[in-house]
Amino acid sequence: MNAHMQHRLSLSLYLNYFVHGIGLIILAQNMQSLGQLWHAPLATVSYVISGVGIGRLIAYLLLGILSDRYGRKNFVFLGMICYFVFFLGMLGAPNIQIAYLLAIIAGIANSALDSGTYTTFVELGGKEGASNVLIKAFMSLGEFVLPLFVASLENNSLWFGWSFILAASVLIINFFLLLPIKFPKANQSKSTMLGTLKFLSKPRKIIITTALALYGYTSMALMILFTQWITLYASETLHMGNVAAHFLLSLYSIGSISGVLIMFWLLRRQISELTLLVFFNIAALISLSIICFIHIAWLTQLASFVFGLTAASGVMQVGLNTFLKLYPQTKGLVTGIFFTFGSLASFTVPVITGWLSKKNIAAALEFDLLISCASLILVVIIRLTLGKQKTLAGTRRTISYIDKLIVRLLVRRFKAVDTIITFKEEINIPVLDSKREEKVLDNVADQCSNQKIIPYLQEIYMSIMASSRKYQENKRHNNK
Ligand SMILES: O=C(O)C(=O)C[C@]1(C(=O)O)C=C[C@@H](O)C=C1
Repeated sequence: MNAHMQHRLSLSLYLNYFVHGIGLIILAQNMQSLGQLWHAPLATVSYVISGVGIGRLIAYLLLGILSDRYGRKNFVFLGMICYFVFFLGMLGAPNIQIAYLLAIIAGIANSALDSGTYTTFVELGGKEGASNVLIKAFMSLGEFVLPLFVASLENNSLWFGWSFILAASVLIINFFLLLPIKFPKANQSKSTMLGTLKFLSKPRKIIITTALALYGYTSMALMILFTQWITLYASETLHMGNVAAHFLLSLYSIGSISGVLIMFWLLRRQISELTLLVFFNIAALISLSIICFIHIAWLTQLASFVFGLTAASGVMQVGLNTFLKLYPQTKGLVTGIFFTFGSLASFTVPVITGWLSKKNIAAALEFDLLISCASLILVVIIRLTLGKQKTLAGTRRTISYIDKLIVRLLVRRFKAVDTIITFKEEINIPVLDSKREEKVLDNVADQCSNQKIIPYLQEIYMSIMASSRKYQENKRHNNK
């Protein structure tokens, strides 16, 4: 696949996630208009929204497995078609039952897109980790643009349905853009962690796999809980005004988009994914603690921004990347498992926190602290169990660093040889000293802890000493 096609493919895949970002909140953003359309109260519209979660839950695993078998492209298209049906169908849904079915289809759309896209980015190779994180940026962009669009429709007394038509139109255009493009071969194992799994014992494998799946839950729960409760928490517990309370969520969103860009930048610099996960999760925990325990308005604002920057920076996608690299042969299945846990979070968090909020709203938000701690513990476990990730580029960085040290030492060695040559000139003895060279080679053998590489090291030393002799001869010659 040439670079131009690869770019086109990436762009179309991202465009889908812009639409998906819109899909995520379009029902919530139009609850009143939809209620009127279906002659139903708000509570019923809210119940329809839960259908999206059901759709995800039933579809993720199945579609993931199928995408390993039948190719990623089919599932990207399935996702686009399902979303298209959802957007247009919602405007014509005659009753709540059909609307609920359409919501389930939106959930299926989400699962199909994910099982076709995250896998494809890994299979495209290159800086795949960074690409998957950028998906989050396009989602956030959709979530950012839609409320503005809905508000401007409202302000101009235009039909609310235009936002649904907008999303459907982007899908049609993207459908034709994507149609001629070939996808990379599924489940090729390029850019995996070289043999990491082979070196892992069975218990370690089980620990990492469990921790990664659970991280699918906690990383999702961390974000959902915050976005659900922060506004109410700010107005009821912190006694902020209405605008200030809503503003916290905007700060979180701006933080999120900035965070994704920072994460993208760091990943392209080949910084270890797991190290980043640990640091981002520490920062998320600190900022959440500030929001929960230090009630100073500007600090709460700053902390909301930082929380978005860290908890919603694509850490979930980074977790999935690690998971995918561990199981390169079944990427679709892995994506399905990871996001099934994510869907469980979007299901259970509203229930648990709804119950907690009966006591007080602060208790609901404090539950996020617990989730944040769990997330941090999980990424630390993954980091420690997996050790340092081995990648081709990373290993080459290590070699470059070692070479830097070796060159420094060789410079010192040649300086010592400089001194030797002055002695040899004074007492007039030849450059070659075979006895000494034998001794040097013996020393090398004594100091080398790995028997197998002794002959290779001795060969290197013979070459070093040959150069050393040449250097001395030249120097002698020049001094004459
Ligand atoms: O020890 C010496 O006499 C040196 O000149 C240094 C050195 C070396 O590079 O180690 C180089 C040439 C000799 O044949 C033996 C050793």
